[in-house]
Amino acid sequence: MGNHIGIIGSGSWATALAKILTDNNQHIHWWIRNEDTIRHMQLRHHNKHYLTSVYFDTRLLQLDHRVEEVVKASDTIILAVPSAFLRTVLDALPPNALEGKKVVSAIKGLVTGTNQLINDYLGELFNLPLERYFTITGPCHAEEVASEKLSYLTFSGMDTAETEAIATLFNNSYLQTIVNKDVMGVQFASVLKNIYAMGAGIAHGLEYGDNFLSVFITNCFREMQEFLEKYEQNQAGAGKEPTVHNYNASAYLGDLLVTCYSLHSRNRMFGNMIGKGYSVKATQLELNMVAEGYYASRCIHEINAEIGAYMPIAQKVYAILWEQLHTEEAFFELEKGLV
Ligand SMILES: NC(=O)c1ccc[n+]([C@@H]2O[C@H](COP(=O)([O-])OP(=O)(O)OC[C@H]3O[C@@H](n4cnc5c(N)ncnc54)[C@H](O)[C@@H]3O)[C@@H](O)[C@H]2O)c1
Ligand SMILES: O=P(O)(O)OC[C@H](O)CO
Repeated sequence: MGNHIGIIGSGSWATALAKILTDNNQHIHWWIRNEDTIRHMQLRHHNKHYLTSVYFDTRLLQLDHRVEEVVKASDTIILAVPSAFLRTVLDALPPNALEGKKVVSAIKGLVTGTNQLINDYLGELFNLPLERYFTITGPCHAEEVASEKLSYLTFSGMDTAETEAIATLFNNSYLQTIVNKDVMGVQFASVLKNIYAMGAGIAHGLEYGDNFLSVFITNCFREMQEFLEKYEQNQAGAGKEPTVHNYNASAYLGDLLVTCYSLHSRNRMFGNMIGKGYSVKATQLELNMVAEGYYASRCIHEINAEIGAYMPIAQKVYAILWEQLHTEEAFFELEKGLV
């Protein structure tokens, strides 16, 4: 029996994942919000808004603007919308919509409003068991997938054989896959690195140099670990077993580095504009793409109010973005505490 794969979303990442899968000759059901984008794709064979250089064999695509139809037709559903839109998109589905299906989250964010991990939200709303939930993380910019530059993605899931079966669908000459069981840890690593890339962008906008940036990122890496350890201590208190995290793996350190350094990074671009003195509103309008770190900084700020990890950098990024803290003063204070 063939795979019935559905992709939810039509931004850069959804388009990159659709390219990988169709390059591997997989048929996909693809939810695209805008009917005009669907018509364009059918006629001109590419997404007119994102990764426009990527052309598709449209015989492999089943396009639909009705999310419930795409979910119904698929047994493996890949979520690739920005976290801020996830609830609006999935709220249209009945509570049994994911019964018997596997869900793969490619989202690097938490559910806004509730600060939940995507699996916790899907468990609560659709009764999706953790065994049927998987994640795609790791350092990977959609733009480099578009130009077929060698990239590595990490697939995480509780069952190694099932996770490997999903990862295999993506393996090809320009895409290598890594598999682990660290579902919770890699999700938080993806969320946190977006906040730190915002910070790296702000530093760049404020004209700090490479020397400062390397120290800054080293401290971000330490904060990431401190957060996860505190989070797990909190969970252990609630009866959950702590997991071992391989912090030196590419889903942790690699993604932190690429997002802080790459000129493709939307989070870094966003931060850079803030550092140069643009307001959050002006930056959002100018960028016209989603920088997850903006929402993540608030989610993590709220979670950390409960768990109390020492994370001055994430705290300052939050205060700059959400409480109008003066960027230069915030970074001047940060300078003194870096190790
Ligand atoms: N772009 C990358 O290189 C990359 C890589 C790995 C992971 N991710 C993650 O993938 C997720 C999606 O990001 P992206 O890069 O595709 O975003 P994007 O900025 O490229 O696209 C934004 C998407 O949001 C959709 N959208 C806009 N308003 C909407 C609304 N009101 N309701 C529903 N959808 C709406 C747009 O149609 C578009 O599909 C994020 O969590 C991101 O962190 C992105
Ligand atoms: O462009 P960004 O900043 O959203 O980052 C994209 C990917 O997460 C990099 O791994």
